[in-house]
Order: sequence, then structure tokens, then C-alpha cells
Amino acid sequence: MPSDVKVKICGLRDPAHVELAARAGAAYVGFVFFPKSPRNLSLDEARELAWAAPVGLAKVALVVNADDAQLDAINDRVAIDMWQLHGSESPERVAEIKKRYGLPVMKAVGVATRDDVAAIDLYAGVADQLLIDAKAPKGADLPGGRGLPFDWELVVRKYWPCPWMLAGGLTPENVGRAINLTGARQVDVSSGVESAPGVKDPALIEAFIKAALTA
Ligand SMILES: O=C(O)c1ccccc1N[C@@H]1O[C@H](COP(=O)(O)O)[C@@H](O)[C@H]1O
Repeated sequence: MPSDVKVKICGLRDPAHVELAARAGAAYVGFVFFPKSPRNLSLDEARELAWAAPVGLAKVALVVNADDAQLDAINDRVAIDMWQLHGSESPERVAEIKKRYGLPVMKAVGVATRDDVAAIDLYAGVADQLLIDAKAPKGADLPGGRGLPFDWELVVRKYWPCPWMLAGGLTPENVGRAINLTGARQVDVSSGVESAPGVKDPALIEAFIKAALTA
């Protein structure tokens, strides 16, 4: 039976990896627009990657507390299908971005404790999707893409009225367990399919997608 799990491969920088991810069965690819990230892209690089994406593969623009000027520049130059807001954007800012661009918005929320899980509800009525990631320590350079998992038990048997994606430290080895434990129908990975920060490994991309789709 075909899997109903959807996979997002984030932080791609090579058009060949975009094609590979699509061929292997990914539903989304993520492009990072955050200068502190080793996966950061220029607008021209991202535009080329978006062109390489086959029809049906959703192209997600990951930004962190971006202002309108940055979002306008991305929206004008790169054919994206969804925003991923991975900073401390408020529910009001999520609504504003949704309205301004008419694109679906996925709000990332960092989780370390039960209170963090409860705080996800603030976004459940406004975002189109939720992305539940490990919480980065205060003052960390990167709010995500750190290859660190959180305690998945915190989201077992949780319900939100919109689709959600599990992220944070997923790898080809642990993604099946994460899906089976949490019931996540969507998973996102960046570091777990890299041989070094920002360097994607095609074999790991394929292995991750296969493991998620057969979980
Ligand atoms: O990937 C990045 O560089 C990044 C930078 C800033 C915010 C988020 C980022 N990535 C997202 O973080 C999670 C977890 O990634 P990982 O698999 O643990 O490396 C994932 O949603 C990425 O999209």
C-alpha cells in the first residue's frame, strides 16, 4: 500500500539533489534564506533550484524573523509554494504573511517541555501547517537545523486542527521509530542527510525517504 507519510528534505543547495529527492518520493523541498545557516542560498541560487523542481514537488522557503523586504525579494524572484517561519514570529505576523502573499504558511515551534507543546495551540488556528522541532538554546545562532531531537513522547497522542510535521534530529535510522511513536504523518530533515554541515549526501537522502515511506 502506498504510504501516506509526506517527507520534506530541507536545506538543499544542488539542483541534482532536488531532482533526486523528488524521484525518491519527497513531497517538499526546503530552501534556507538565513545567512547564519550553512545552507543559506542567494536568490539566484534558489531560483535555479526552484526551476529544477518537478511539478508536484512543493518548494518551501525557510526564513527566520524575516521582514517584508526579505519576503518580497524571495517572493518576486523564486517560485515558492509555501513559507516556513522558523523564528519567533507572533501569530499576528503569521496571519499578516499569509494575507500579504496568499501562500500557505508553516509555523515552526521549538519544543523542550510540556509548556512548549501547549504554546503550539497559539498558532494552530492561524498557520496552515505546524512544524514541531527541537527548541534551540537561548541565544543560539541557529534556531533549527542543529541535528538535535527532542523528547518525542511530548507529542504522542496530541491533536492539532491542521497538518503538522515532525522535525529535529531525524535520521534514516530513527525516522521510522519517530513516525510510529508519534503518529506524525509528515517529517522534515536537514542535518540527518548530510555528511558535513550544509553538505547533503544523496545516499542518505534516499535512505531517509525510503525509511519514512516504509515506516
Ligand atoms: O537548516 C537550517 O540551517 C535551519 C536554519 C534556521 C532554522 C531552521 C533550519 N532548519 C530546520 O530545522 C529543522 C531541524 O533540522 P535538523 O534535521 O535537526 O537539522 C528542520 O525543520 C529544518 O527545516
